[in-house]
Amino acid sequence: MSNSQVLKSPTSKSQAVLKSKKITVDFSGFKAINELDFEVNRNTVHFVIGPNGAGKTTLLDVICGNARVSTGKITFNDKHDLTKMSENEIVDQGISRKFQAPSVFHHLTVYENLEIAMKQKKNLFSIIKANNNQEDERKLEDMLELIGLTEEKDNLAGSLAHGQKQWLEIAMVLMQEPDLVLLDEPIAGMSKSERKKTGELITKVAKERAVLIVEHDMDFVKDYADVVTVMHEGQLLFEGSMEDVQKDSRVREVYLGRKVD
Ligand SMILES: Nc1ncnc2c1ncn2[C@@H]1O[C@H](COP(=O)(O)OP(=O)(O)OP(=O)(O)O)[C@@H](O)[C@H]1O
Repeated sequence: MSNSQVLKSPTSKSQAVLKSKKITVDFSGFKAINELDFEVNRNTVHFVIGPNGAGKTTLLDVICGNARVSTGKITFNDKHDLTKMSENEIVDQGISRKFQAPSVFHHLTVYENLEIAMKQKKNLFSIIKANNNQEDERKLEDMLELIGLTEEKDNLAGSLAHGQKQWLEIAMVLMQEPDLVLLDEPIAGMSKSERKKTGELITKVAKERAVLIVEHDMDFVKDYADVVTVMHEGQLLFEGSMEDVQKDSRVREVYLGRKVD
């Protein structure tokens, strides 16, 4: 499909935080991503959907430096070419990823988990050294409030419910102050009420940064998406609002028709 055929969302006029140009990821001759042009705008909840094997996870992998493109370029904040940077350099530039399984420090409290994430942003030495200053304390308290875990702050992270662990990990990602947050199926294994809270959290997060989410749950995408990109066989099949995505006959044929009807 040519780019001119790709429908643009109403938010496409706002500034792009990430732009990929004709990226290809080649695994021994198999193109998991094939000449993909893709953009993510600021202050946007942007979902990537598509059938199994479409290349969604690989897309997140190349953005965070976990996989390499064979051709193409990914520009971040209009200046950095991510394809030439290490994973750590990419985090330093402002891209943080939360993987599907929560990986919080179970033997530390909720508060201590956030402290570690905050201090990693500053430098590793300060993890063991300095006390928090007032501004740090405020940041930590604000973050606890954002994720609804103020009352659990002195509890061990290992004692939290599954959804709470996921919110804590999202908060740890946010303590890095990224411009772009990458999430892999953030509501997997969550109850209905946890899903709702997660959607509301993501909406709040996107007020200050871009959030790019790989997701299979179409109800969740419908409720919280600003923009939806549909991938198929490593390429962009369609992009737009969820309403437009659902109407598109090609999307229904390769994906949605089988998922929801
Ligand atoms: N390291 C690798 N080596 C070889 N092939 C790979 C590798 N990683 C992914 N692939 C293949 O690339 C294709 C895209 O995989 P990817 O995981 O990105 O798809 P996906 O859209 O995330 O799928 P799912 O929804 O099932 O997670 C798949 O066919 C997969 O088998």
